[in-house]
Amino acid sequence: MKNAQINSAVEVVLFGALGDLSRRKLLPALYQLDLAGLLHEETRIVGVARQDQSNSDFINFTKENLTNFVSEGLDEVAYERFLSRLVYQKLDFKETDSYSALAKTLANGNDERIYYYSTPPAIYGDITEGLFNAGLINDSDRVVMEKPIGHCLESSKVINNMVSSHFEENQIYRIDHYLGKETVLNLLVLRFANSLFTNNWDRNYIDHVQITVAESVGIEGRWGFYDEAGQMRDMVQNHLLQILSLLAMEPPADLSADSIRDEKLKVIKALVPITRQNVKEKTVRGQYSEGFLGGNGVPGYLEEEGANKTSNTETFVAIKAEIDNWRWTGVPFYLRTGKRMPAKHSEIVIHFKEQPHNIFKDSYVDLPANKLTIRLQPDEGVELEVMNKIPGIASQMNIHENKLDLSFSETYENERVVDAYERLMLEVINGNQSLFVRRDEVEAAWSWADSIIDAWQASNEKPKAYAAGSWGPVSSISLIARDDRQWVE
Ligand SMILES: NC(=O)C1=CN([C@@H]2O[C@H](COP(=O)(O)OP(=O)(O)OC[C@H]3O[C@@H](n4cnc5c(N)ncnc54)[C@H](OP(=O)(O)O)[C@@H]3O)[C@@H](O)[C@H]2O)C=CC1
Ligand SMILES: O=C1O[C@H](COP(=O)(O)O)[C@@H](O)[C@H](O)[C@H]1O
Repeated sequence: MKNAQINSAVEVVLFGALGDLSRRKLLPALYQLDLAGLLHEETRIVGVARQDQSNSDFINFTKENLTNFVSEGLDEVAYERFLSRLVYQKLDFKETDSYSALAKTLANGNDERIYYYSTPPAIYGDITEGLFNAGLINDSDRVVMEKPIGHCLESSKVINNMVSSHFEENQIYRIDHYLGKETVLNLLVLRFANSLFTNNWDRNYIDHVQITVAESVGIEGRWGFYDEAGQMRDMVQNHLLQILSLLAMEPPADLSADSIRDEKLKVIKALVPITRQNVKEKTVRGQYSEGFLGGNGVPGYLEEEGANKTSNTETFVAIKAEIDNWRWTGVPFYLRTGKRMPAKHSEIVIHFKEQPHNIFKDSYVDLPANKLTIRLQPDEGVELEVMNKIPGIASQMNIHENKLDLSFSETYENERVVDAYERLMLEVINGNQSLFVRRDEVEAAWSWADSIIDAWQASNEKPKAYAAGSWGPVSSISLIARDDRQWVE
């Protein structure tokens, strides 16, 4: 971030400015860019939502949320500068003929606009129509769409068609904030800047891969959204498949948006479909019941605020995914993600194959295979488990398992870990689509996810219960144990 240019002046138009994502992530991310000197002095932030309020109400709302969500504390000069950029516009997004008030507000600002849709995806089409009707879409404008785009392949096509009827693909930024995380980006560096890994990254050297994205939070008051979606649509269809595709893709020709996206797409397309016939063997869905986290009792999913007591929505998913191509045939990728797990803890573990022969049997009967752990969050870092000789005079070779540990906080102690939304917002301002998801990727991911959801629905089975604060249903242990393997805890 240090060497980035100061960008041209833009209008950042936040639809859904008073919502959860905006207050927790988007406004703080924009403040951080301002603090880093990365917003042009004339850039404005126009918050749009349906509540009737004034500019100063929006400024007060922003003040409160920056205070709560900028953990390092606020810099007085940057804070004042940031607040002075804020403008509020009331609008019901569904009234597609009433965008003239917004047009008036934007007429006083910058010509280049970034429209950020931080609303339920079902209204992305209405917003696009409203902007078009008011003559608010120009070639230099960009649109950012939050995930999940749609509820299934068909609904994602409808949304994408509506947005694409007025924006070209090179103006559309489909955000998946995991692609902006420092450690997810580091996958590219780890894989393609280190011959040690580049040359050992396939079925000949790797036994299996585990990807865990665990959250200790529940649904945080988002019942309405979450119960419709579930963990499959909320996390697997997007974040986990994006991580998987970066991990498994062929080397892209360069770092350009389409080189990377072409390779990711091939991986998603090569995922072996999970069907009604094998869904039980290859997936587990769970739902948390009451339990304990950090010593405190927490309610079960069906007791959450606003809950429908009979919901069968899953809050946990485990999948044995397989990629049918030359590089990965025979290498399972075990995915696991859930709410109300013991800790926020996301990591990728690459299990290399065992040595074919052990010459150290006298001191170590079963030589463990090397393991590369990429800690995504928190405590970001990379760790390689290797065997090492214990120093000593004894004639017998004493060896043990040890770790090469590259912890980000220790190695880069003076560098701040930039939040994903800061990076992605800057990329949108800079017009770089590399870290955004192309339409064909979204659709390929839906195809794969839909077939699992369809198989779950056909089986009519309830999700398996797991106590809040545990690692998920017992059957998720069996899923991997059937292959004689176990989850890394
Ligand atoms: N929250 C999160 O952590 C994450 C969210 N996302 C995605 O971001 C998007 C926004 O999520 P989130 O912020 O949680 O949702 P919220 O429901 O908290 O916010 C949505 C905002 O849109 C407004 N809105 C909805 N419909 C209309 C309308 N017809 N006219 C005017 N305003 C309207 C809401 O206003 P009102 O309050 O009046 O209803 C609210 O301000 C979603 O697509 C979600 O999937 C993605 C990753 C993480
Ligand atoms: O997209 C989403 O992500 C968050 C988890 O994001 P993280 O950056 O905190 O790992 C998740 O809680 C939310 O349900 C989902 O919509």
